[in-house]
Amino acid sequence: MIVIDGRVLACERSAPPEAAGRWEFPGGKVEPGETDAQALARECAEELGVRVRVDARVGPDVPLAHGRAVLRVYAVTLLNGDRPRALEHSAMRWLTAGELDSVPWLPADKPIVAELPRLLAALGPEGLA
Ligand SMILES: Nc1nc2c([nH]c(=O)n2[C@H]2C[C@H](O)[C@@H](COP(=O)(O)OP(=O)(O)OP(=O)(O)O)O2)c(=O)[nH]1
Repeated sequence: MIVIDGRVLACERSAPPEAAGRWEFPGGKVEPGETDAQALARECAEELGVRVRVDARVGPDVPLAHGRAVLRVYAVTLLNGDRPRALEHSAMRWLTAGELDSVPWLPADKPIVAELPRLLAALGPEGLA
C-alpha cells in the first residue's frame, strides 16, 4: 500500500481474465528464498518501476485460494522521489478515503480496504510519503 497526500494507490489488474478489471494493491507472490519485504520490493520495481522501503503491516491476513495462500499487505514508502507507473496494470488511481468504494476491489481485499479510512485519518494529510 502506497499513500501520498492522504491518497492510496489502487491498481487495476489486466490478467487473468477472472481478475481483470478488479482492483488491488500492487504486489505479488513471494518466491522461494525471499522474505515478504524482498518480494514486495521486487514486485514494486517490476510493476511500478519504483524503489521502496517496506514499513508496517496493514490490516489482517486474508486467506486466499482455499487456505493455500494468504494476502498480506504492508505500507511502503517510495524512495528517491520515484513515482509509480502502471507497467503491468491496465489503470492506476490515487483514492481518498471517501473514494475507496469507487473501484471494484478483488474480494480478498475488502477487509483490508475497510481499515483504510481509519488508518488514513490517523496518518493525517501528509500520509506516509
Ligand atoms: N498483488 C496483489 N494480489 C492480490 C491482491 N488481492 C488478491 O486477492 N490478490 C491475489 C491475486 C493473485 O491470485 C495473487 C497475487 O498473484 P500475482 O499473480 O499478482 O503474483 P505475481 O505478480 O507473482 O504473478 P505470477 O508471476 O505468479 O503470475 O493474490 C492484492 O491486493 N494485491
